[in-house]
Amino acid sequence: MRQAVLRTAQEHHVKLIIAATVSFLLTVVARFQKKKRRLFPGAPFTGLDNGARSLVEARSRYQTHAAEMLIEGYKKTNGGFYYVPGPDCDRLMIPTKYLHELKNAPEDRADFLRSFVEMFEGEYTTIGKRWHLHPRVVKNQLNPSLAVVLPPVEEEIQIAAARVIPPCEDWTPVPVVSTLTQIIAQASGRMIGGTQLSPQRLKQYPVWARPIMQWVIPEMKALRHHMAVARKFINPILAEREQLVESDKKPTDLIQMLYDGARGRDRERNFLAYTCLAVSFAAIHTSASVPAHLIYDLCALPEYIQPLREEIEEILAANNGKFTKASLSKLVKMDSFMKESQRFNPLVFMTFGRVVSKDLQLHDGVVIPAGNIIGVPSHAIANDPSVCKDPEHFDGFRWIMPEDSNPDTPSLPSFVTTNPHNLAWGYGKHACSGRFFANFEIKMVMAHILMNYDMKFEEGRVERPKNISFELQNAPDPSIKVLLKRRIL
Ligand code: HEM
Repeated sequence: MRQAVLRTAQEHHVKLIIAATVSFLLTVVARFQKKKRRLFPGAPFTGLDNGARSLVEARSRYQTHAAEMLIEGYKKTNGGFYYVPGPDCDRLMIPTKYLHELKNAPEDRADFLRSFVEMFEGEYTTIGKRWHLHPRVVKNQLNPSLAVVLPPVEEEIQIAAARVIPPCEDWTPVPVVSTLTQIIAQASGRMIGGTQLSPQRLKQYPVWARPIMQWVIPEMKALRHHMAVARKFINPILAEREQLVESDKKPTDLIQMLYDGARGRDRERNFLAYTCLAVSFAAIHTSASVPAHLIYDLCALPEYIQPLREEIEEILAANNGKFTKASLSKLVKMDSFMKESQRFNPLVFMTFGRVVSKDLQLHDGVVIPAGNIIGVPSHAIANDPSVCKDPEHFDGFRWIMPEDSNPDTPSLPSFVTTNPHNLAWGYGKHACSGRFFANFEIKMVMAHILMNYDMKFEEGRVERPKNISFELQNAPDPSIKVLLKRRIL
């Protein structure tokens, strides 16, 4: 018996060594190919500190200083072409004047999903792999159904908040990020079902070690567990939906929309369960981070609390105390505050990531060589003084259209606007299709919190907590608690 166990352990070690050797060799080949990649002529590398830092140092600095490096390159090139070096690849930033022609470039030239796979370690996490059904269904089925989808989501927000926020009879410390993540997860679950994925731990290992570490690190084990759980819960629901016929009253939820929108192999239950998980990944931590940022902003700038509350009261009073898609759209102060907060606290510092698969010739003859990963420095652009006056200053209501503006005044961007200067959601055919749902969901969560609780930082804190960033991703500090106290209405 002991011998059999030893033999199994030895076999396991041999397999790991073979896997390590193969992945090491593959990485060497990949690196060699990378070296052969043709660079865009004349585009400087950012983050080299005028030659004081080597390219290798700059690549590793990217993990913690990507935002700074992107802003530096944007300023130095005046919004031109430049490379931001990273440990896995050097990304080519492109000027916004090319976005219009690139936004609908065919996938076989500018591949969106390949850039996603690369960013989220999709080879191991599966993020970005076979991701074709849900972007289409969110855009074509979920978005037109929001008026029906939102009221149950509002109800779920209230149930979730009652479950996760303590009674707060007196000032009570509440962990902001985890509380909001639970509320958003439950509210989004009303729309889809699902749980979360986390690739970050894997990124901390060198590329050659990832094929092995995927089997070792707890987050990846949790990911495989989430997939199994998703299948366990969603497959029986799908089995029921398969029995529904056209004449039956079909539920207005994402599972149904995915099932109806799927063709051929995409109708397989396991694939649909996986797709629900993909939507959870796209929808939960992303949307939960926004109200967390907003609460940190409100505690740091409490003068915004009263005007936001008054606006919510007015809208609710005119709608029997309930929100609708139309009434939520009237929360213009909240919308502007959210947009301003996002300008300082984006989810990612770069969007419009694409892998250029074939040489791409642009209207002025400029050619982006195949093999480059391109993107736009969305955060640097949002903070460019020619895009946003006095960008250092947080002005929560700067995005509200003045009441006396005449019809010819160009309208200001709203939270969900995408255009070449407002790129937090990406741009073009792959811009976030869930942003309309996220926008309404976040407004309902914020309205619930603002109407029911007073808030302030814990004793001793006056400044807003600094964000935590890793490579291109940026998140609110999850260790912070704020004090909440139930309002007596
Ligand atoms: C505040 C919350 C959210 C933020 C900040 C956000 C941000 C983004 C960004 C930056 C992209 C990539 C665009 C690019 O780089 O070009 C994206 C894509 C996407 N997002 Fe969101 N997202 C949020 C919420 C959601 C929600 C709630 C859903 C689903 C209901 C969703 C579904 C998607 C999908 C399906 C894509 C891929 C679109 C495509 O491939 O065509 N997102 N999102």
